Amino acid sequence: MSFLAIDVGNTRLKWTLYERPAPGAQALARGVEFLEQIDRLADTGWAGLPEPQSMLGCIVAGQAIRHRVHEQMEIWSVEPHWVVASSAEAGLINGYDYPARLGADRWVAMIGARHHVLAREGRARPILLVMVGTAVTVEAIDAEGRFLGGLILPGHGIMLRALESGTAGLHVPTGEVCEFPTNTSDGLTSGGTYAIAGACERMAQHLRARCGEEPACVMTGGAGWKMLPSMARPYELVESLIFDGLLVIAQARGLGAANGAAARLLHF
Ligand SMILES: Nc1ncnc2c1ncn2[C@@H]1O[C@H](COP(=O)(O)OP(=O)(O)O)[C@@H](O)[C@H]1O
Ligand SMILES: CC(C)(COP(=O)(O)O)[C@@H](O)C(=O)NCCC(=O)O
Ligand SMILES: [K+]
Repeated sequence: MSFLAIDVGNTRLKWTLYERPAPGAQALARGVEFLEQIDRLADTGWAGLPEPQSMLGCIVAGQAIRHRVHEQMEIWSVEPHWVVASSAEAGLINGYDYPARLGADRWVAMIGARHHVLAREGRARPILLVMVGTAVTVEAIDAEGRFLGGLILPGHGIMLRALESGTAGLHVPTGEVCEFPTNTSDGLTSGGTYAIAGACERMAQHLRARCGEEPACVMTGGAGWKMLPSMARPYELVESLIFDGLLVIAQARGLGAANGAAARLLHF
């Protein structure tokens, strides 16, 4: 009952093939492709893979990219299914004004984070979830699993490109993060990093005040490893969080059970 999980952001497509659609499932294969390269997946990363019995993904990169992913999946008969943020799923309650407008990656990552913290701590806690990708999102979840709201801010790359395009003197290589930058490169890299860390700290303060206890701080996303050392408080980096969320949702929706029943039916 192999299960293909796909996370398509605005920079990269990440995929993992699991032996079954449930938390704790063993990963059989995985890969990352920049969006510019996804039209080769059927001939490269996905060539020779065992046919997935089910698939679930989240995508925020628009309809054209979704269509191109579907084209690459034509080597299999498996139906693509994409998560859309709803008013509630897998223990999370969506506080967005219009729930379906919340980015599916944000929704899935929050579901992953809630299950991760419950498993780690044995009890529910408020969660501050930071996802560092093309954009950066900073989500506040209370101890009852209510998504209270979240910040959206530019990722490093967008911040630097915005400064380069808007000025004459900021076309320099990236530098180091330091407390007192003394050159343009270090100033840019430190400014972008502390802009993100500062926004996260403000949301941590909001959440602490709202819930009356320290939040569990979790980080994910391709640039998470870059941000971790500069944060104002300790975060746990969980790079697989979106995949953990997809596994939780797949199990909750009974993806494996349906296949199991179908498989048993076919044998008798
Ligand atoms: N090997 C890498 N190549 C490119 N970007 C990387 C790499 N490792 C980390 N990054 C950072 O991660 C970001 C992409 O992370 P990712 O979570 O895949 O973004 P998204 O989900 O928005 O596509 C890039 O903007 C970059 O800052
Ligand atoms: C905020 C995002 C762009 C983050 O995408 P990413 O950085 O992972 O590519 C994405 O979650 C999105 O398109 N959200 C829809 C708008 C919203 O969440 O309010
Ligand atoms: K992402």
